[in-house]
Amino acid sequence: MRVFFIGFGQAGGKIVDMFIEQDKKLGANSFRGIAVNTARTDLMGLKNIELRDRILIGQTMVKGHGVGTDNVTGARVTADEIDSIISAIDSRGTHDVDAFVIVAGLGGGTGSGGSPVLARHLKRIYREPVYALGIIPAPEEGRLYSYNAARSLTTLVNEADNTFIFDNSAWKNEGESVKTAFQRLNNEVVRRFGVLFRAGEVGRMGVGEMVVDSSEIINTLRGGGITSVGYAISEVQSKTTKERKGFLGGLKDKFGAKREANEEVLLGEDRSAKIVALVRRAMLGRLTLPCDYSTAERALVLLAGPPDEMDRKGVEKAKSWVEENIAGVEVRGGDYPVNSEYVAAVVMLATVGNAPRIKELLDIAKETKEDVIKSKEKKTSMFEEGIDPLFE
Ligand SMILES: Nc1nc2c(ncn2[C@@H]2O[C@H](COP(=O)(O)OP(=O)(O)OP(=O)(O)O)[C@@H](O)[C@H]2O)c(=O)[nH]1
Repeated sequence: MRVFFIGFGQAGGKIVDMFIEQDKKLGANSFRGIAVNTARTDLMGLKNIELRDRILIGQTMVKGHGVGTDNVTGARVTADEIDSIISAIDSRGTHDVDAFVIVAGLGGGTGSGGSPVLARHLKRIYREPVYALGIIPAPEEGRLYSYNAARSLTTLVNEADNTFIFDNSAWKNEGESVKTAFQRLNNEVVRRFGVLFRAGEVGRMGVGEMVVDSSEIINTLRGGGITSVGYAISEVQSKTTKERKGFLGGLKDKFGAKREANEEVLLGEDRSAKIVALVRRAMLGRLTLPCDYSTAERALVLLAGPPDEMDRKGVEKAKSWVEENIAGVEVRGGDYPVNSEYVAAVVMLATVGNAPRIKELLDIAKETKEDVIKSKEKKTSMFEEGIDPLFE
């Protein structure tokens, strides 16, 4: 799938920068990306997005200093400067793009407010689907972040064709602060969505046994709403293992991630059963948004790994297992070969009906709104009565 990423705000910019880094390393050329921000320093910190593709907006209003977690200003600035954002996207070339993906932290100001505005305009202008990948804040970040995220998400689900969610609080470790976890969390995001969004692209290793075309991803996402993604990997144990480097394993090595406890060694025989087990682990393990998977309306099962580890029967069985476990009956799937020491399974659970974290976020937002109204009513001032100001 050819994806045009727009990283909006600080989190969005950093994550898109990593998608582009991954793409460059693989020599894949599947991803294109720009970063949009109201803060100059955030844009300067990027490494892989070309300078001309880093778009600073809102200069007259916030002078390059960001919108300070005010997403209403983020939305306003974006609406005011939508033409320059669209022309930057156009100048990068869109004729061969399969989808747009806007990436943003929904708890802040710029990305949170700007993403729904951009989604609306992209949808108006282009025929290709527009997705969002929204990072939701951990409750410990404070009520303002949850309130922002709830407002942004409520708007996004009506503007974007589908919204993938990554929940910071589900991914940070016990006792770890969200901020120190960012690099690791971003790596988790890019690993999962990199495998998913690269599906259907013909790599150096040729095409898969059961090719997943970008239209299968698009059809799976057609119902809108929010989507969660599961992921699991298995190390390949074969004589050629040592010679394999690259995509899945390479990324893992690069970020020095420890081998996950539940990884298993895939031994050539009984591949089909092992693929089913891998897909089960992907769906039953930690999802990007923890949710009740049985409420998903559609799903996509994707396997990526060395060609001799792929197995048509295994993919079929895994699809049936997923179908038995979700609400809907539409389950698509397939595989694609990559040069790697790992086999990766991705399960995309589309249009999820029940996710406790989203409910919690919306509840916090409702309470916050009520409290803001109450505190405005209660507000007292020492300078209310008696003396008239010089002018009104
Ligand atoms: N996963 C992840 N989350 C991040 C990262 N940076 C910020 N966040 C989260 O994103 C939210 C804040 O969004 P930012 O992207 O920093 O804000 P912004 O869009 O730049 O908006 P302003 O700074 O207010 O102008 C918070 O909930 C943070 O926890 C990151 O690198 N990775």
